[in-house]
Amino acid sequence: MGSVVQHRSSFASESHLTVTTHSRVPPLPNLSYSFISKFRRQMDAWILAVAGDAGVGKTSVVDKLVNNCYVETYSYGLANVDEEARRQLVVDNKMCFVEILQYSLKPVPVHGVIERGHTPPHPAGRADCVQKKLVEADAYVLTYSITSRKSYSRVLDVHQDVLDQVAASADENSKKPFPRVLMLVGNKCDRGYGYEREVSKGEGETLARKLNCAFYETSGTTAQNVEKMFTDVIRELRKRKSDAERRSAILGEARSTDKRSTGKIQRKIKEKMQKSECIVM
Ligand SMILES: Nc1nc2c(ncn2[C@@H]2O[C@H](COP(=O)(O)OP(=O)(O)OP(=O)(O)O)[C@@H](O)[C@H]2O)c(=O)[nH]1
Repeated sequence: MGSVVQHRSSFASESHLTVTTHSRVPPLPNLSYSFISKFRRQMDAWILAVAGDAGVGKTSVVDKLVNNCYVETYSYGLANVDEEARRQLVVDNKMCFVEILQYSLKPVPVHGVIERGHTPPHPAGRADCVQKKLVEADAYVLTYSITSRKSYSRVLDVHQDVLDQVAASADENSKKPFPRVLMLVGNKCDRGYGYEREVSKGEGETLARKLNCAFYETSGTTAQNVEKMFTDVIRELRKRKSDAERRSAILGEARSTDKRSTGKIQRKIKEKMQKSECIVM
């Protein structure tokens, strides 16, 4: 085995996220999506979907996470890694697999023209793949830009769109043993100090309360709060998973105790029956 090199996060205030690289150790095999999908409930592997209006900075936010703390980059060979990234991260000294996909609402054409700079719609086959993963995602990072009121006003539409897709999916993997994690993100906060800010921090907090989720203002340019936000998502997912496991263990125990007591009761009933039979004889 080669030596293990540990890199602390470049952000002093966000030092809880450590990345480990193994020099001279061949990269892990490129686990197929179906493998991850099948076993991720047993593994510490998560699918995160960064969703929001076009141009809010989804790619930049994901890139910041990836460039500051990635070990290996895998691509499915289906798409551009900008849109899908799979990473190994160490959060709280524990390794996890994270797959991040991006999802935007279809841009609304204005006078029949789609605004420049928007990602073109996915080709048909790709769209199905993105949709399949979207409904399987464990967490949704709903993103708007603090410099665009329009993107803020579309957050609820994005959320509803995701919920509709999940509800419409008959896929087994879309059924979760615990609730999905939701995170609200107001991106481009590096531009929040002057006239460019169109959405106040208070409005973000209000929306987060409405959605009952945590809220961060991030910057895909300076990386402010990016690691912190993703780390919080992973921590919350782990917490929900362990809570659900504990709950099902308690439930299983309660069921078996019940069975035992039912057995006891049944034995007692049998004994009583036999005794009474004797009396009758
Ligand atoms: N100042 C600033 N600019 C940003 C930030 N994040 C993204 N941008 C810029 O905003 C533009 C759109 O960013 P992208 O990351 O491509 O946004 P996206 O949401 O992935 O866009 P689509 O792929 O079209 O949905 C680019 O010009 C980025 O450089 C940020 O935090 N601060």
